[in-house]
Amino acid sequence: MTAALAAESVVREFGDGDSAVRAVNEVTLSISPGEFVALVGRSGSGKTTLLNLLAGLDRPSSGKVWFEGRELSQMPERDLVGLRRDRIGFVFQSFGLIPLLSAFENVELPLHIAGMSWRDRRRRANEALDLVGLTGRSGHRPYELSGGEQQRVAIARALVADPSVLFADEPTGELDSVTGQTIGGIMRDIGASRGVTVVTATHDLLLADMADRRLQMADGSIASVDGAP
Ligand SMILES: Nc1ncnc2c1ncn2[C@@H]1O[C@H](COP(=O)(O)OP(=O)(O)OP(=O)(O)O)[C@@H](O)[C@H]1O
Repeated sequence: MTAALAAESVVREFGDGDSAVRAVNEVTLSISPGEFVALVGRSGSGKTTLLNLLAGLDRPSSGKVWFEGRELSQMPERDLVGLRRDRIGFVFQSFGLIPLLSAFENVELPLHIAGMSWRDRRRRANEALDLVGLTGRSGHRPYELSGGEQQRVAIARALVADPSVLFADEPTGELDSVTGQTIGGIMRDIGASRGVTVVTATHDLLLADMADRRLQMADGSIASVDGAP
């Protein structure tokens, strides 16, 4: 079976000379389709940098990254943009919703940009909002929603184009622990029911505990792995 994501001897350095920082250091990994993986580790250990490399948002200094069997490091930027639009969903700590748009409008925006018809947009946005349990809140703007509800809108937006991989960078970082667990549960359940691979970088041990596998990072490397592949 082709891995959803794979990396071989991936290195990412920032700067050069004396000020060079090796944020990711010789990482090799393989993540199966539908797996839920958490990158954990201290601040500065390289979680976000690795997440960005796996998502094709950044390119390695050396080494290779594969997304569903396609090698990303040599892929032209135009193809990477298409891949990110069609195959990948992103969720961030700060939700990233557009304040003037309702929850529904935030969720259907990526489909609008992709040129989908209004009928299909409406159906898919409503389905995505149902999936995260926000059916009754679709007309609300972000400031009328709690932090947890805003993150649910962000998850619905990330899933509306039916991606195969969801990347979440500190998705519970601005939430209390109970709300964080609800969000973690939604990510896990949606991943399992729709076969979406989920990769999250997190300091939240409760969220990490929900993952199938935890990759513990230290100084840019994977120091240990906990959980079955
Ligand atoms: N664009 C950049 N330019 C220079 N150094 C960078 C850049 N991005 C990250 N770094 C450095 O790379 C290292 C790893 O950073 P990264 O953000 O990946 O860690 P992290 O584990 O996600 O940290 P946190 O948990 O605080 O978000 C850090 O030393 C950081 O300062």
